[in-house]
Amino acid sequence: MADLTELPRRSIWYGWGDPAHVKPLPTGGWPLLKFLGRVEPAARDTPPVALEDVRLPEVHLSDAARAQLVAVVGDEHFSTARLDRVEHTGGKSYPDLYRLRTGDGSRAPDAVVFPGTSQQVCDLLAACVEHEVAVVPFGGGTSVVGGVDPVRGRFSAVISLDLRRLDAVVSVDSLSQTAVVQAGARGPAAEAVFQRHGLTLGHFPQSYQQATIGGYLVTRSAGQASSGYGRFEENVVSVTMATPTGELVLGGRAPANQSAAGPKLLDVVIGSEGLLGVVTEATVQLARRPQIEHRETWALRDTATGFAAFRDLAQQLGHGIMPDVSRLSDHNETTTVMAQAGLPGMAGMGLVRARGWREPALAVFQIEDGDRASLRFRRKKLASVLKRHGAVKLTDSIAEHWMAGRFRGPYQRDHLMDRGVLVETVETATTWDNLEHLYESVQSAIVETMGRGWVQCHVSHLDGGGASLYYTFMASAESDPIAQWQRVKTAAGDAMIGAGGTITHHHAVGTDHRPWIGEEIGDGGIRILRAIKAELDPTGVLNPGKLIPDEGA
Ligand SMILES: Cc1cc2nc3c(=O)[nH]c(=O)nc-3n(C[C@H](O)[C@H](O)[C@H](O)COP(=O)(O)OP(=O)(O)OC[C@H]3O[C@@H](n4cnc5c(N)ncnc54)[C@H](O)[C@@H]3O)c2cc1C
Repeated sequence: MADLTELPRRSIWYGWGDPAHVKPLPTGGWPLLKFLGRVEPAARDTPPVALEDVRLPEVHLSDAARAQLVAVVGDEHFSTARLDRVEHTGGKSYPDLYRLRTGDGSRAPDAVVFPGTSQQVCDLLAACVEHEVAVVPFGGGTSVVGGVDPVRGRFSAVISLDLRRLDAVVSVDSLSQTAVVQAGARGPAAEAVFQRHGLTLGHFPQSYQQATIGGYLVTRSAGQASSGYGRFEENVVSVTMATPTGELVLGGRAPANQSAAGPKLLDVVIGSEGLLGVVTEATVQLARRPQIEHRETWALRDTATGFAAFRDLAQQLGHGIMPDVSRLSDHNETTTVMAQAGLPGMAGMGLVRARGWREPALAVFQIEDGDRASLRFRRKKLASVLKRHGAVKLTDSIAEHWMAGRFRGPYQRDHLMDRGVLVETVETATTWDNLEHLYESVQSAIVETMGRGWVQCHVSHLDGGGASLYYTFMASAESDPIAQWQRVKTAAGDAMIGAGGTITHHHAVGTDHRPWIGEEIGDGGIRILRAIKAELDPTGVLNPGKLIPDEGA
């Protein structure tokens, strides 16, 4: 069984997690990138500047505001220290990291505040309203859409409100299989408690080791095992949220989907990205922890055949039988995953090439179960659908290798950035009938705007209606990498919306996707969001510049 309780240190300010874990690309990685992707490392390494060399703006907090914030949390939990301000300057997107690595800390918050109770969060919000200070809730800081950017908006100062002290699993109810968890708990820490009760949350996004319960909830996160356990939001039973107009408690009298008492108000909080309030606590639905984890590797003739096979898996096997993790790589990502898997990957590639498949698509699965007979049944069902699409079974060690390294990807990005490579991900989703069209549209948009570079994609998070597409692209950084990034990001976003997809499947909206949100939810949707915001946060101190477009925009 995989160890899902490993809790590395909080991310270093210029990259991911513990920098001691950054590893170079495996043997053959660079030649492959250069040959296939035409991605050249920079002539010289491009390491991050020293912390002392990050340029920070002056602190603009008034003495009165500072005094009131300190009065709420105490001196030791209020900080204007360099490291704290730098660590809260942004999330973990490419531009966030590039700016800091090159010494640009101009977006840093004026101060960072670490509340220890829900009441303190309420009091901090009241103080910020009184002194006209913007507030940016900060969970694990893993946003890749500008969600934790300390945007001041119309306010002269901004604080980052870091929830790390609210990290307890308050209680576990083994009968209902639910737990009450504080919002700042990171995934592995909460999971360690659940596992002691023989339970699991089943929520394992790639950012799992850093992201928090509150962050998952307000960004509508999806974990790698979403086909089995559902998205995070499907397992939210109740939420406590501090708002500038008081505390709000929603849900909790019945399981997540078993109340018909009017509109589902919980959904207003889920996905609210810190614009309506600060989630301090949530009750989440857990599941019995499986005793068996079984992994399988298959290959399909090409990506389109893979799409059809995955559609049948979702529609014919359905929830409970379909593998809990189901991931289909397009032919470019197949090349990468096979290369990283070493000898078994090379052998697998040889086998499919021998069949004349020029652009095979790799499928990896994990089935989690508590019972051998049930596992056998599910494997048989999986094989029968895949075989109908002409799939060939490869050694399971390729899937094992992928699963073992699934939380290591962000470390590889740090290595690539050290070598002057622009690397970023974008994601979308659509219905099955539109999947191939969307796949090709976004792929072409990235390729055309990126120029020389590499783009790969996978399908995951499937259900009967459709699936998500997740692209990774890499290119040698140009002289202005942020402009280069913006060019590709804009083209990809336009292509997603133009081809009928959503602007985000699980990364949320933040600042980066805000230009497209109106096209996705329409004027009516924007009006509703503005009305709810006006009710809960009338002065607009919470997370300005995110999710909801400004009036008149
Ligand atoms: C390498 C990498 C891999 C990723 N993989 C995945 C993945 O597999 N699946 C996935 O869904 N996402 C993924 N993400 C995106 C990101 O991890 C998720 O959006 C995650 O849910 C954010 O959680 P967080 O605690 O880090 O939130 P933060 O980044 O701290 O905050 C995100 C947003 O939520 C707000 N916020 C945070 N906490 C609260 C709170 N308690 N109350 C109110 N507002 C709050 C912030 O203001 C911000 O707008 C990945 C990101 C990275 C960098």
